Amino acid sequence: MASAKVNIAIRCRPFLQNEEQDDAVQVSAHREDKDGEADGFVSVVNPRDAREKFRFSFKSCWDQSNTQEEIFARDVRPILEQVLSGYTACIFCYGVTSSGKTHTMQGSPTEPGIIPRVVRYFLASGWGAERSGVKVAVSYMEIYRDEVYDLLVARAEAPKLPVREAGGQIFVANLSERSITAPQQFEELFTVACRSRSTGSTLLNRASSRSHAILTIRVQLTRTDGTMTEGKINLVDLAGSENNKLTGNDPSRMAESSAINRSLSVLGQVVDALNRNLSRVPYRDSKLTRILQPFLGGNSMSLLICNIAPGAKFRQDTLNTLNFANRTKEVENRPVQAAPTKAPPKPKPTQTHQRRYSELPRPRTSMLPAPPAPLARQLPPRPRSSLLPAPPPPAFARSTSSSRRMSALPSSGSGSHIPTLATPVRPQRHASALSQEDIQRQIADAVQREVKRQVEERLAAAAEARKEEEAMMLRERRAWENKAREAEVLKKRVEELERKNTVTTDISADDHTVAQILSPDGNEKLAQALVVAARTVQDKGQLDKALESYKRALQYVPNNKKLQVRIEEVKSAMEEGKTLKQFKRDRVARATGSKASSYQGLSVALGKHKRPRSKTVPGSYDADAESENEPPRRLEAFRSLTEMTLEYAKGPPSAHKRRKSNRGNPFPPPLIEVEDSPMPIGEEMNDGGKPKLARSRRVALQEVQNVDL
Ligand SMILES: Nc1ncnc2c1ncn2[C@@H]1O[C@H](COP(=O)(O)OP(=O)(O)OP(=O)(O)O)[C@@H](O)[C@H]1O
Repeated sequence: MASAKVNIAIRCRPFLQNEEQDDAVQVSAHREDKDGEADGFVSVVNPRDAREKFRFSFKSCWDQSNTQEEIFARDVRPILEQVLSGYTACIFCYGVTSSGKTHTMQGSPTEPGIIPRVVRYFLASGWGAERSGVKVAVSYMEIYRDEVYDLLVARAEAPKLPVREAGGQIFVANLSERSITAPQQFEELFTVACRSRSTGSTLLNRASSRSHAILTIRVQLTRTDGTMTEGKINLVDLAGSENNKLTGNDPSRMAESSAINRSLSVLGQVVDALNRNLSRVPYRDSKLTRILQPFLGGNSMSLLICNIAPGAKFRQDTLNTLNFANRTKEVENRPVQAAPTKAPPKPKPTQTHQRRYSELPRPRTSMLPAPPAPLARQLPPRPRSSLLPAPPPPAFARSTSSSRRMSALPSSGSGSHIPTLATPVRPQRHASALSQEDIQRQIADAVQREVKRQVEERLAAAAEARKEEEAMMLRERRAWENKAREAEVLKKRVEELERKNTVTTDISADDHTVAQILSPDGNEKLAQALVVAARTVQDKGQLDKALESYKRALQYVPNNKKLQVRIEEVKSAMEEGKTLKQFKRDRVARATGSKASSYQGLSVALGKHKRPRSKTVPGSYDADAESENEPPRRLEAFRSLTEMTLEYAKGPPSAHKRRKSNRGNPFPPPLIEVEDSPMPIGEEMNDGGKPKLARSRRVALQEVQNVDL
């Protein structure tokens, strides 16, 4: 078959008893065929604008009134015919919690869902035109918190099962498989298995599935022409995505919930990667996607049933589900049909055998735990009773481990046989041919062999896990070593460039190159190192060297305003022949009208502190030079300081506020001219410096208020 896109069906459940009803989500299930295709759509009121509706069209839309039978007849049955002709298929139910996935997949005794219908359909499909028999076998697993468990094994004994890959096939190792001969037998088996499935109560669903459940049905159809086809179908009831606010989950439920949401998110990523034709599809990121790999972009056919719940309460989840459906409908599979093989010759039972065999009571295989297949396989051949021909071997005697392993695989087309649907209990008449002692010995041998096999298997699994872990560690170490090597090369290169540059004052082109090579983080670190170097020489009074280092640092962080200011300061200090400290002190004094810093300057201006005479900066206010009979000048200075202090006491304004407040302000904050970008003093400070400045100015304001003029 050529490529086939994943089929999508949308199903909206009815409102439940305690739910508030509204029209937020509406399904229009036309059921009109357009060119042989059904056409329907779902409309959802936009949560942000009630006048607007989102509309999603799909081939198959089912509303509250549609029955299980309708869905089965229209969407599921055609797939089953393909499975009988040798294809592998998968049907998933996807949706938010309590949207009706389990109802659709399992149903109830009065409204059976897809699973019981599929089993009945297969069991009944062996007889008709050109058909001469069918064999059906099932396996059932759940993925709970990203671990796989066999649901056909009592939960207390069910170990975590590994997912493996061999010959390009992915399978769950040691998953058991049971032959099914009658619907009643399956129902009993399935009821028991479902009880083992992890469910729990949430605010949204009293019996919420806490795991993804996958039922695999393998079916072999024999035809009258002596050929046989084998197909397989996976029926997947996914756990629902959950909004913990709505479900009211407790911590243990939350852990389950996060595992569920995580695996579903990987499922979404897989779909996205397939749609975008990415080279890496993250199938391996969760067990769910690993197991479902053949059904998403693989060699099988798939139907995704998206369950939605009505009403505004679930509207966002409904939109998410419909978006997922929209994306998934673009995913393409390439279904491969298994070629028919020759059916094995039927045993020719004698009359005696037939009579005796059919006389045996039919055990309830579904309720019995199956003996492990290899145990039966390895039993020595039964001694033939002298007159009787050998009866057909019991089911498990022919169930090979490979057939058990295939349970999670798409049909390989190899024609592997489903075991004869007979009883796992050995007929007594054969047992009676052996002495009690022989039986005991054989059982002991078989048990020993089985224990040995299991131990070997576990050891092999542990060795494989160890190997994987080692490989991962090796990969990590190599990655780390590579990084270290790269860093070393880069460091050497930088050192080399540094060496070259120390003799020049101009910024060489190499600095720009280094800045381009380094990451932003690396640039910052290098700049910091250069600033530290600059400070060291600056403290020694070597301003020219400091300037050179600062300039080079700026190449790595060209937008750093503090550094730009610092360079200008150093340049100015050099021009004025001062140390940087002196220059800064004088600048503040110039800006505040005093030689001292704002607070000290103010105190001095008010005559509170005596300060040694110093050189007067032309144009600045010199408190010492002031005489007692110059009150107007002192008053003028005081007013100016008060205004300025009031302005600063507000704290450093934001750039926006500052721009706004400076409009028409007669006392704008002092500006330091840095090339084209004038910057107020507060700007050059770091965040810790600004509050300190504001505090000191607030103190200054108090001083001003206490002045007795
Ligand atoms: N089509 C339907 N008709 C009638 N009742 C329905 C339908 N679909 C779902 N329900 C009811 O809604 C409730 C929730 O359904 P169900 O348990 O199937 O949800 P779910 O999606 O499997 O939830 P979770 O993910 O939590 O397991 C059940 O009581 C079920 O009987």
